[in-house]
Amino acid sequence: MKFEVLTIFPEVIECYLKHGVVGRALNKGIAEVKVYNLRDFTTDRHRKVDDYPYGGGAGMVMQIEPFYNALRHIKSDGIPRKVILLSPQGRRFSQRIAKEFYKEEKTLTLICGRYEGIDERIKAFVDEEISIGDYVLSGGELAALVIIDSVVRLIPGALGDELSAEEDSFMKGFLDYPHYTRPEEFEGMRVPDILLSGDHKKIALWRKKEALRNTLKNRPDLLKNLSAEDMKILKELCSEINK
Ligand SMILES: NC(=O)c1ccc(N[C@@H]2CC[C@@H](O)C2)nc1
Repeated sequence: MKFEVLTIFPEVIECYLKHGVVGRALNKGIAEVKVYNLRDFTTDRHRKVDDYPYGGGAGMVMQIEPFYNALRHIKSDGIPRKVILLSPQGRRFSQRIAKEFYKEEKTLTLICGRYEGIDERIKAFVDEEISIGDYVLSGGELAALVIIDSVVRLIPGALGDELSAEEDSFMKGFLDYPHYTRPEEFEGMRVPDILLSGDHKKIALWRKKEALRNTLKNRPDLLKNLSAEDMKILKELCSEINK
């Protein structure tokens, strides 16, 4: 899986790519991220990327040319890619969209704006606009990293052997179950006995039940298309809660 990022702050992207799951995946060569500094695609000696807005108003607008020059340079290899603009106006990103991007196997070219935004004519070169949530950020870089991180985790081998993206409970559409590690007791709070039992079948059942409990409590909207088994556990849970 290949990613390309267009930004005026390449360091912001590069420093995140040095660590953890994404860092290891890049070192293993199962993913590749190329970061392009928009200022390298300017033509004036001040490497200007922004200008005053037509129509007046506060703030600056990013000029189209550096983006256009960068995209023309990148696209000259003729490889199919999906050009994504990060903005609050975009389609809401989700695990489902991460899977969609992964399955499409196209290079994802992520356009990160700053200031008040990018000249509207950028839309002529964008395939899709994506938002990671209903809030305004100072730049598209964090949103680009969210997409990179969530898609890289789906690549086989990215999470190491013992883990898998399928295990991510969000993959199954529920919230996660509680996690514990040593010490067995901390400030009077004990680890649930079931987790010390070594009975893997019972532990799996407990984890599913707790994932359903968390989902029922915090995101009941995710409780749809339940399997018969999950419905049975949910019913047990509800009767316990209503005791
Ligand atoms: N919710 C989001 O995904 C999101 C994306 C980008 C963003 N800010 C940039 C800065 C200027 C403009 O290009 C857009 N804010 C929020």
